[in-house]
Amino acid sequence: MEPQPPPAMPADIDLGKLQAMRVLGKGAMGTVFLVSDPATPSSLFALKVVDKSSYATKYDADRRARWEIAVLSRLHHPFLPTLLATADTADLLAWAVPYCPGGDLNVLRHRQTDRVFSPSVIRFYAAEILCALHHLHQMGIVYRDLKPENILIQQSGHLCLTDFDLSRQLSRRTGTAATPAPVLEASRPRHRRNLTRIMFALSDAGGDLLLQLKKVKSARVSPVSRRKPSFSTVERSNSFVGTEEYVAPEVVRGDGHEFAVDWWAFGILLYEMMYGRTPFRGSNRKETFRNVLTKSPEFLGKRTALIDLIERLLEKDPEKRLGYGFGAPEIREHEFFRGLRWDLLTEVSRPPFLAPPEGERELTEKVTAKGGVCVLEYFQGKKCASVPGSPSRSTLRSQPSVCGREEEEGLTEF
Ligand SMILES: Nc1ncnc2c1ncn2[C@@H]1O[C@H](COP(=O)(O)OP(=O)(O)OP(=O)(O)O)[C@@H](O)[C@H]1O
Repeated sequence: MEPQPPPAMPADIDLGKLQAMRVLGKGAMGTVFLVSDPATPSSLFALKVVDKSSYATKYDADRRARWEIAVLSRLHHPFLPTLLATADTADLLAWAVPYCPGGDLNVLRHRQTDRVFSPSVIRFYAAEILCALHHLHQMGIVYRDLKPENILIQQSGHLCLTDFDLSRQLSRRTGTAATPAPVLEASRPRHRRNLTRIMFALSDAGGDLLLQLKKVKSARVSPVSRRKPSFSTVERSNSFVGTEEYVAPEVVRGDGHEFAVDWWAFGILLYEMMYGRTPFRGSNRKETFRNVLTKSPEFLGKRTALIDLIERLLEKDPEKRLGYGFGAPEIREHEFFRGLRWDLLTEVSRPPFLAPPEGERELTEKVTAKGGVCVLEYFQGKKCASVPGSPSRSTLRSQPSVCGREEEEGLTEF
């Protein structure tokens, strides 16, 4: 599939007048805001803001943020974000990417019956993720942080990977990880603007964004708790090598970070979408890592093409893992994807789930008794979510009849 050109920021947008509408999410590194341009209210963007002063020491946020910007600036693909603008002040580093209103795949899965996706939905999402990873690998970038929380749903219902601060540029020849000095200023697309004015404009105009940033910080939303939807008891720990349940055996062993670590994580993701849990989770990091190294994944039910694919991706020896030799094209050939029209993937106009239009959602942010930020989300007048600090845990309009419709429309052949 040919990557589509990036969506250009509207020519008449005045970045100096962007308004922060609400907090979309909070990670280890920064806070992501939903921002709009009052001149064109329909254009909404996600603005990730990293406060250099608070996080620099603990997370080396400045370096990681610059790396993420450098990676984003090179991405041009329908299932990957496009860098729209950057800002770099003494205290803050910020960048804008297109807004994904559908929340993430983890939240969406928890909203399904039995918290699992059907094989046809898994096939659709797996195909899009495979395309995104293929594009990254072709650029020599290993993603290293594949997990449902980093897979966002665009307005169109198609997917978009996010969070590239753990990604690395690989030398194709040796496969060894190398982190070249990130280039923040180089090769900016024509439409990219400098957001420095926003920061100053906002602080001049009462510090709307800065005020929100302060409020979020004081809420002490931890990177782990933000991962936890209010309706789930599942928590994941992030470490320097990625999220523990998704870490490949060769990374646990300290053997290296080849492209195959993404194919391992792809296998874990498919397993989680199918069974509603990851295969190697233990009661602590040590046990999880031991399971990753020694345990075989358990497969319930009858043998299917999906199970075969997962098993071949969860091969502990990276050199025997599906995708090791020839990358995504090798995985695309697997029986699970047989009949899939890869060239028409972006043309699917009714993907499995669609986000409700922005206007139909109401979000109210309130400060809790303990001083945290809680977001109440209403959909068509009914309260549907109450999430600590992260309104991105949004309700999705699910279209459970997708399999029927797919067959009706011949989309299983897309
Ligand atoms: N384009 C977007 N549209 C909507 N929500 C977004 C977007 N980008 C990020 N978010 C939300 O913000 C959250 C934090 O973003 P992100 O994962 O990039 O931050 P981070 O600080 O790098 O996190 P981590 O702790 O994993 O490193 C995401 O989980 C998601 O909920």
